[in-house]
Amino acid sequence: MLRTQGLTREFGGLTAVDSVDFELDTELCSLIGPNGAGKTTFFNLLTGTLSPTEGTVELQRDGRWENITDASPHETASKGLHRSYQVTNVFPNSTVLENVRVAEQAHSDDATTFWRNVDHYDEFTERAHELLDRVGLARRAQDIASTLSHGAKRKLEVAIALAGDPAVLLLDEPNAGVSSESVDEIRDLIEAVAEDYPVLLVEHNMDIVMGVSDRVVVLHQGAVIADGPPAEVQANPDVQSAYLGGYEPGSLNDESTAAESDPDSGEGTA
Ligand SMILES: Nc1ncnc2c1ncn2[C@@H]1O[C@H](COP(=O)(O)OP(=O)(O)OP(=O)(O)O)[C@@H](O)[C@H]1O
Repeated sequence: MLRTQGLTREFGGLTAVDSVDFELDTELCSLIGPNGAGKTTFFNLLTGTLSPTEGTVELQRDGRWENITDASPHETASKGLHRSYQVTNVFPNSTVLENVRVAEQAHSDDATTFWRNVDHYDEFTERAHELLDRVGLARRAQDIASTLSHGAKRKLEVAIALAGDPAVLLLDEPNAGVSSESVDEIRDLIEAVAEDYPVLLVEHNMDIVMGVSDRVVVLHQGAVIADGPPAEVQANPDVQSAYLGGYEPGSLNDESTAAESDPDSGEGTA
């Protein structure tokens, strides 16, 4: 689905991502590592936000591999690599429904033909409702996006990413800023979208990572130090000393999940 070979990014004398060979299959794979390990830089290299110093990024769609190393973020998205959160544009003054409908329309092959879009308006609207239902926001469809809680905004960002019919979904800290009460909803959402799309997840909440992932890849100082099923990675002594020292399932102490008040969005995920 997605693969990198020798992917490297240097900033001056610092190698932020160091010769990473990685391949994502039809699975939910989490990328973890301590602060500064290179996770965000790796995502930025995948999406074209940053250019690599060396190495390649390839995306598979309809059985065909395409080299997207030098593609812009817009190009990588149009080729099917969608990232929630950091590059998603939520229009704050539009309704929740309108945000998803516009994303549908932008993705449509007919996007350049205004009148045909008018013909398809009902179709886009219907599909937008389906996606909102899927992420647990059906009842918020007519609300203005800026009024959503952090947790509900994360859901909207995922719905917008799904509107692009992704080949691969990159989920970038979907729990950032989300209150502890909404963490289970976001976890359910991650699991729900992973049923239909290959997902690469960056997430600091280890209960979520260890609970939902098929596979966990650990970055340390830009390099992959472990790659395998959650239980195996969790037991890896190198990972314990580099990152997971002291982590026990259920002993959640991630600051991002308790950072802000996040009134319940009122719905679970589909
Ligand atoms: N634009 C930049 N210029 C110089 N150094 C950078 C730049 N972006 C990242 N770095 C450095 O590259 C390294 C990797 O950073 P990166 O943000 O990718 O790590 P991370 O694993 O995402 O960390 P966190 O979990 O804190 O988000 C860090 O040492 C960081 O200071």
